[in-house]
This record gives sequence, structure tokens and C-alpha cells, in this order.
Amino acid sequence: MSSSLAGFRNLATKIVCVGRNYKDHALELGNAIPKKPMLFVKTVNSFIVEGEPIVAPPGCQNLHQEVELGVVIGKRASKITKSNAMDYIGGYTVALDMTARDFQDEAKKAGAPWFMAKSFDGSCPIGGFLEASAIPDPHDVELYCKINGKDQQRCRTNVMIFDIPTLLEYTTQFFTLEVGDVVLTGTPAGVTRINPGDVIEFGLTDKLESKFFVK
Ligand SMILES: O=C([O-])CC(=O)C(=O)O
Ligand SMILES: [Mg+2]
Repeated sequence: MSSSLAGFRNLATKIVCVGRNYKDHALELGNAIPKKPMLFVKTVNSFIVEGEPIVAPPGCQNLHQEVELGVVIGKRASKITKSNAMDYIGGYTVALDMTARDFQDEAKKAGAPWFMAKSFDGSCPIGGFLEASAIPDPHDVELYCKINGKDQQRCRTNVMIFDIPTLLEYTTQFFTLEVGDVVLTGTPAGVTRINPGDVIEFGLTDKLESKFFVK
């Protein structure tokens, strides 16, 4: 855990997020299963760390949590292939892709971008860092999210629609990933409305755990 990448939040230039990468989540919101990875981006201003509160953006009436496994890039990656994609991973984290669902619904209807729904300040509460060697197989870990002590999301990563090498190959055909950038690999089912006063604990079973409060 002594890697300099533990400070990845200060190195990151962007957070690339994958949407609808778990079938049960795509279906719970009535969306189609994607045929290719669906990407969007959060700016680095969306990061918050433990001790900072989760706050809904102005006007949002339906803030949702989405727990996601984050891949932290360890080596600049441009147009890489699946075969060596894992070599570009410096480590892993777990984050919440906080989503103003009402803003997103409005954007979907208007065919407008999701920026307001996904990248407002504080929309990416982020946990600790694990070096890549601590997770030999990132497709065999359990993601979880508890709200007020009760399980809300719990899922093994082996059911991702597009695996991590596929996501990195696809992403880097279009966007260079810099050291410290985070790729959030999508959320499983169980997203729900978050309210002031809630306590959200999330992580990777037996490996990472974070706790945030909602203001
Ligand atoms: O907002 C959504 O439902 C898409 C998304 O981020 C995810 O699937 O993780
Ligand atoms: Mg998400």
C-alpha cells in the first residue's frame, strides 16, 4: 500500500464512467442492455473523501448512490489492446457515482448530456487505494453498499457485461488515460433515493471500506 499512486486523486485528470455495465441495473431503470461500452465523464472536482459530506446539487429531488469498482491507471494508456490492458492498472478503488436521477431523467427526455446529473461538485465520493497486486482478479471481488447499516447493493464483479480489459481497450481508442485517472466500471442493481442524515458505507468485501454522511 506504499505506492505513490495512493495519492491518485491529486494526479487524476478525469474520471471515466461506464454506464449500464451490469444487466440488473440497466433493467431496474428500464434501459436497454448496451452492445458496446457506454461512457461519460466526471471532472476531478467531483471527488470528495471521507469526512466531507455528500450534498445534493441545488434543485435535485432524487439523489441516487451507485457503488462502483474503480480502476486507477498506473501508466499512460492510449490505444492499448485487451491483451496487455491489465499492465496499465496501478490499483483499485471504490467510489459512488452519485447521480441526480431527476436531472438525468430530464436530460434523457431532452436528448441532452448527463453532465448536470453526474458531475456536480461532490458527485464522486471515493474510497481508499489498493495496489493492483492486492486484487489478482478484479472480476472476482464483491462490491457492496450499505445505507444506514442495511445492505442496499451487493454483487460480485464477475457479472460485468464488459470486462476491464475490454473497457480499457475501448476507452483508450478515443481517450488517453493518464496516471491517476479513474475508470468507474458501472453499478449493479440497488440504486435508490438518498436522504439527508443517511450514512453510506461501501467497499469491496474484506478489502476496502469507506463511510460517508449525507448532509
Ligand atoms: O446512470 C446510470 O444508470 C448509468 C450508470 O452510471 C451506471 O450504470 O453505472
Ligand atoms: Mg454509474
